[in-house]
Amino acid sequence: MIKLKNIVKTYDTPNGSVHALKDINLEIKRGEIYGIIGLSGAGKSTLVRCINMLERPTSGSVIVNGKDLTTMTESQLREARKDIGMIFQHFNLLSTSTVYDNIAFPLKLAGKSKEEIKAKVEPLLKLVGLENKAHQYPSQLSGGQKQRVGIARALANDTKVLLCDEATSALDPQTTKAILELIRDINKNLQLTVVVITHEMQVIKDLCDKVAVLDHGVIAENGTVLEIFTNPKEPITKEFMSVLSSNELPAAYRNGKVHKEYIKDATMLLRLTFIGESADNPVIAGLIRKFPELDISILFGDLSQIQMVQFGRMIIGLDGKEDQIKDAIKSLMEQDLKVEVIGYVQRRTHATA
Ligand SMILES: Nc1ncnc2c1ncn2[C@@H]1O[C@H](COP(=O)(O)OP(=O)(O)OP(=O)(O)O)[C@@H](O)[C@H]1O
Repeated sequence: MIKLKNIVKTYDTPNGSVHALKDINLEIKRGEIYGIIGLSGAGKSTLVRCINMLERPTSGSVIVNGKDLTTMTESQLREARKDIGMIFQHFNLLSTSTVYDNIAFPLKLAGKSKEEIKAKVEPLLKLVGLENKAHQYPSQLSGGQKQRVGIARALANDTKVLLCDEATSALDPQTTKAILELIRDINKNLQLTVVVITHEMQVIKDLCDKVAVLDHGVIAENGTVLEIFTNPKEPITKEFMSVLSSNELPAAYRNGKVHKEYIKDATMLLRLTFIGESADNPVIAGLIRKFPELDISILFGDLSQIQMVQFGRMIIGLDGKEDQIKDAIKSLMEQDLKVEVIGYVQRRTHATA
């Protein structure tokens, strides 16, 4: 559905050239929800704006629905852009127009009649759950309702691709969840291809099928969300993952120096990742039975689903003799789960607030 081939975008500024995108290659299939995650300045907005040619790439081609947008004239581009809707962090609604007129706006631009507009806008209002708000103005709506208007407007031209540029970054967690659910439903029901730009791994986890990690204008790694979450390879990806799990450890273990080598009276921390059926295995019970002299404590546990596959994460602490700890790790590694040694941490008995 979307093919980005060798996309380069360089901005020439008075202070020199900024290489925002350096040879990006990406393929997004029809009906996929594809996340692009990166830190501030990584090039996310530039990349998403290249997909609808709000930014013209310096070189490379952008192919959407089989058509190369980079070779089009302005009028061909205006036509092709009808297939591509976009929603924004700050909604970008017309403040002096009602909800109805905001959604009708792209249809008016396309020269549709009043009747045609009504036939489109009314079902869209229903789709986003705003039937009762048609005659209100954006200032009378909550953030989540404003984004619903943004979504309905983006879909008005029978859009095939929806671009979401930090679409939930201005919303509270509960509203974010509802908007992500709405996008998922629309994706399923309308077979819409969705590109999601975000700096939050949680959004990727809750919404996307695939993800590309953008770092300084290049794709550091990409794959299915399950692959990337269960086996992140690049340091930047691991950094994003650690933000998700930064509060995993109890306070007494946080901020302590992590030693790679055994130290006496310290706790060995292990991160265990269970995927699929292995999430149901009584791994810890087995470990306690096998190593009764070890002190085994569960410091963090979380079970969720990614793309309908069970995904469990756990941090355990092992206290005991070095050779027994090593045997326990070996025994865990022989099982159907991923074992990551965090290191030895001295528990802070007098944790400060
Ligand atoms: N119009 C522009 N002129 C000059 N430089 C630009 C322009 N737009 C973006 N840049 C630069 O290109 C790089 C990528 O910016 P971009 O906005 O795409 O990143 P981003 O990942 O979306 O960041 P953020 O999350 O902060 O918006 C940055 O160094 C930015 O300063």
